[in-house]
Amino acid sequence: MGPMVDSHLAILAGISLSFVAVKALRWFIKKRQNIPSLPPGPMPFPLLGNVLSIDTKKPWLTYTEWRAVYGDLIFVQILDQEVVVINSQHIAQALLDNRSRIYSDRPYLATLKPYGWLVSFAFIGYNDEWRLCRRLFHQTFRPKSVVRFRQMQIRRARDMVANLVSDPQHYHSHFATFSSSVAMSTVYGYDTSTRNDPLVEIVINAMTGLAMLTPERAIMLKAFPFLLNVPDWCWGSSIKRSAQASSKHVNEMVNVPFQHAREHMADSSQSSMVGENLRRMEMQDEASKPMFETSLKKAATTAIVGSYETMTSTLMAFTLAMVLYPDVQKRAQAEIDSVIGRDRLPMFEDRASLPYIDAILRETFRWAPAVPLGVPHATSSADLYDGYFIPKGATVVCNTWGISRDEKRYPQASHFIPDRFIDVNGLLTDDDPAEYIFGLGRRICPGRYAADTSLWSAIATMLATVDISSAKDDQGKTIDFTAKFMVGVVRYLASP
Ligand code: HEM
Repeated sequence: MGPMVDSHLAILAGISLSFVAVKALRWFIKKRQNIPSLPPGPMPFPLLGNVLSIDTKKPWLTYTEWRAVYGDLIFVQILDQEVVVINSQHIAQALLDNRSRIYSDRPYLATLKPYGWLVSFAFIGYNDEWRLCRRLFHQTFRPKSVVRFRQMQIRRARDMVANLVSDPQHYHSHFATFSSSVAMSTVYGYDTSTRNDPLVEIVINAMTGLAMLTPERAIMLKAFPFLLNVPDWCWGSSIKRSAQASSKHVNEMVNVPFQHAREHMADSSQSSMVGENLRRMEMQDEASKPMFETSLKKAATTAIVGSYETMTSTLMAFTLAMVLYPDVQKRAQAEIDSVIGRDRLPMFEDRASLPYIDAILRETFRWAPAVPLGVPHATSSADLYDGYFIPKGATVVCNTWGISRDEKRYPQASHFIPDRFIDVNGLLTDDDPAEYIFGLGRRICPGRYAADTSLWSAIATMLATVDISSAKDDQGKTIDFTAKFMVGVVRYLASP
């Protein structure tokens, strides 16, 4: 045993020494070439980098803590990946917005292709295919276009409240139904049934696969790509099997609703992204149709995937806030009562007269940002910012959580205080978290206008019609609960 341990130690020592030597050499070359230093950050360990110091489930917490030590721009090494973390809106704007030519790529993730997720243009590189998908998406979801969805959003919000009243226990499911029904309608012109809709089931099945895109799996597949080819009986074949299952579900999500929209194009009175573009496609020459159709499918799928968890998570956070802060709820209801009365329900025309409802929406965005680290960007060339060197191919992460919990900007940041967005005249302030919770630059969430109006209609309709409070036991006593959040790309409150 002795010599074997010795040889392992010798190998480890050798690897560590070569790592230090490579680092020292790179540092020396940079010095010689007068290349400026990387942004500050914690000292990396050989091979592992900083991975052991990061809360891998909630990395935004670690990055937020590190801000106090290293500042608003941090360099982190995660295994062989160079990661630049942005901890302030100012730097996010300076890099992701103002230098978007450099900061609009996405990092390579070894799980995307085998798990079927390259169908989402949110994950693909900054290339011509992305441009076409994004253009198709934008035509339907730009501010002027989303106005036509308003009546449908209000209708869906009222359906959701009807579900909440008849079956309050399953509020998570009603929020999910609301989110997917709005998306299915805008994208495919498809009217979902209020419960157990077959197309929504297909989306839910595919979304389970999205949760499998964990960093651990990506690292395993990057290091051992042969795991995708091992026989079923072999150790490690679970990755291959989960990838096959995920691809199958994603394929269904891409094709089944699309086919439905194609078949019902003629009889659908609703305008939708797929319907309109299929009509446009009929006028195109045969050669360009296949590429157009593939991009349209990707744009459609990404809209469904992009809305489902983010919207549901935001509605869950709003509900939690109303339970924990009953005074906020009462004040919002009083605003609705005084502006609209009790004879009718809120409409978009009332929005400007209901600033406190908008302040609640802003505070929900800030208090519980659905995507706490955004979706990572990547640099397509090296850059120099504020004297620091940002390497080509670095992953760039905007720590939305850190920005939204900055005590200097938001005193008592962990508390839900909508008043922070209301000025002395009772009007909304200039600070709108929508300017950072949807990401920045050319990859900024293109569904943000639809998200804003969907969420407003849901929140305003709920506040006008129901009281949100903790569940009670048979004796009418409040049942204690601890809010638990599930984490992944999207952070969301676990349903009971
Ligand atoms: C509260 C709701 C939502 C939040 C918090 C949210 C947040 C985000 C974030 C942070 C990104 C990454 C931006 C970046 O890379 O800088 C993103 C991308 C995206 N979102 Fe949203 N989103 C929401 C709702 C929606 C909705 C309703 C849709 C569709 C109608 C949508 C469609 C997309 C798409 C297509 C992308 C990919 C953009 C690209 O890579 O070019 N999102 N979203």
